[in-house]
Amino acid sequence: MSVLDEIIEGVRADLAERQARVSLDELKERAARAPQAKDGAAALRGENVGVICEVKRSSPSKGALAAIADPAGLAADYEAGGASVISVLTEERRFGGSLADLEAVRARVDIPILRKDFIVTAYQLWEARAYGADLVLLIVAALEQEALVSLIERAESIGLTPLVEVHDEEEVQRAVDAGARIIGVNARNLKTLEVDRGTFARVAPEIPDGIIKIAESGVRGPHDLIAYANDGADAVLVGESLVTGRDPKGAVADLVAAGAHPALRHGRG
Ligand SMILES: O=C(O)c1ccccc1NCC(=O)[C@H](O)[C@H](O)COP(=O)(O)O
Repeated sequence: MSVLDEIIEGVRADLAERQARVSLDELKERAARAPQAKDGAAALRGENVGVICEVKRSSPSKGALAAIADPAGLAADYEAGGASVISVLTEERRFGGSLADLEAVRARVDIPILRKDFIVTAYQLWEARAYGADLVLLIVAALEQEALVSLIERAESIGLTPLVEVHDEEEVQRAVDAGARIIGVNARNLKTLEVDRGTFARVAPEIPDGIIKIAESGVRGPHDLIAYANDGADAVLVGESLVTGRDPKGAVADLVAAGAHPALRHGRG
């Protein structure tokens, strides 16, 4: 069984418990009371290279990264540093996240929030909206094509912006066929968990113009953002280097300043 299969097995077990506790109707009522969803695509389509900053306690590849007692405080630091979007990992078993983190972050920041999880059912989309997310991650490798199409449509119909994650050229084609408007290329191989920063340069040329391109994983500082931007990234998604550093707000500000460099505007389509 691959790491992704193992993660999804746990996600499905936790999901079944939540579904037994909270009905879909209750979730929908809660979603109706949530603040209106913010435009996730607009936040990532700016002139500058955007920075999506992640609240990430632990990971299958590295184990414990940071305790993050106050996820909302960390998110507020990211926002103050100039982040475009906050990514909140809500998967519990391997990443130490929760919907409570999402709710706390929503109460504190005004910029769009991505629910980063392993979404396999529409119920999780309603959870995302009910707890204040504006964007959701949909991982092509985790979904049959029919499910991918249906989750993209359902997400959009309830006001969520899907960020569709791919790892290779074949998955780009599936994402495009399914109607993705934002595609994230993850440099982390989900079988080996190795990060190969060259993945974006190989895969991104297959993404048609007009689709927002996100480079995910492996950003250690401004030099990696610049390299991804030169290969066509409209934004980068950063977790580990921010949560393990001493000054998350300063680190985000450095990335944002690099992403605002006028020279990068010429390198992006
Ligand atoms: O981070 C992992 O080990 C991991 C393993 C299996 C599936 C997903 C995983 N990470 C999720 C992410 O995509 C990253 O958290 C995100 O791109 C940020 O990456 P990084 O800056 O390298 O922490």
